[in-house]
Amino acid sequence: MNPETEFREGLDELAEHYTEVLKLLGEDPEREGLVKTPMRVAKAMQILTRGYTQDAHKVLTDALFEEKYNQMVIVKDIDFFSMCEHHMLPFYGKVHVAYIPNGKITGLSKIARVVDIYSHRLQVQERLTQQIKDCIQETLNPQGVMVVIEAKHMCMQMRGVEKQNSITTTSDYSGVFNSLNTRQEFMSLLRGESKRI
Ligand SMILES: Nc1nc2c(ncn2[C@@H]2O[C@H](COP(=O)(O)OP(=O)(O)OP(=O)(O)O)[C@@H](O)[C@H]2O)c(=O)[nH]1
Ligand SMILES: [Zn+2]
Repeated sequence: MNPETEFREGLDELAEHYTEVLKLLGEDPEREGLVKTPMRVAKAMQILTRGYTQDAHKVLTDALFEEKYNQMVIVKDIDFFSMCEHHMLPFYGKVHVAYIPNGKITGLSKIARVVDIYSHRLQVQERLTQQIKDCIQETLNPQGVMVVIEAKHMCMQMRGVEKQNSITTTSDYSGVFNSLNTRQEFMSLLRGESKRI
């Protein structure tokens, strides 16, 4: 695929704005190292927000398979990067997803693709967690789904309160995960040693 075709309308205008941003930050946008920077940043920002043009529900509905498996499916340690909507700085970490099917399963990679779509938007961690959970619940109609996200926020590391090591954990769940036992099964499988494989 030609990477140039991935970019959306408004790219040139976005780059022009970044030229102004560089000036306002006290830089000289004409100097050699910065000449291409506005367009580079515009492209980077379009990539980091590409999720606005992608349909996470469709990703799952296009890959549904009937299967009589009735136990927990866990996809853990899905790496993600997103940007907080308050400062437009990255937050990043891992997403863990569990669901118990109800006649239908989906391709495992599709769960990671859903994470990718919602994380490539301006987010707060809580909403990201909820949107992933809702998308899986609404498309697969499983017996239940649970999503846990562990993340570090650069707006808390590089500026503001400047805490380098704090990790924020969020979770959301539906259906059978309302039962403490089911949540505990997920959490204990999450803590299991996956480094062995
Ligand atoms: N709940 C939640 N808060 C977030 C997330 N990402 C960033 N924040 C917080 O959003 C808040 C915005 O608060 P404000 O007081 O409006 O902004 P601020 O003055 O820049 O805040 P400080 O970061 O404390 O300097 C901060 O407390 C951030 O830590 C997130 O994903 N979820
Ligand atoms: Zn922030």
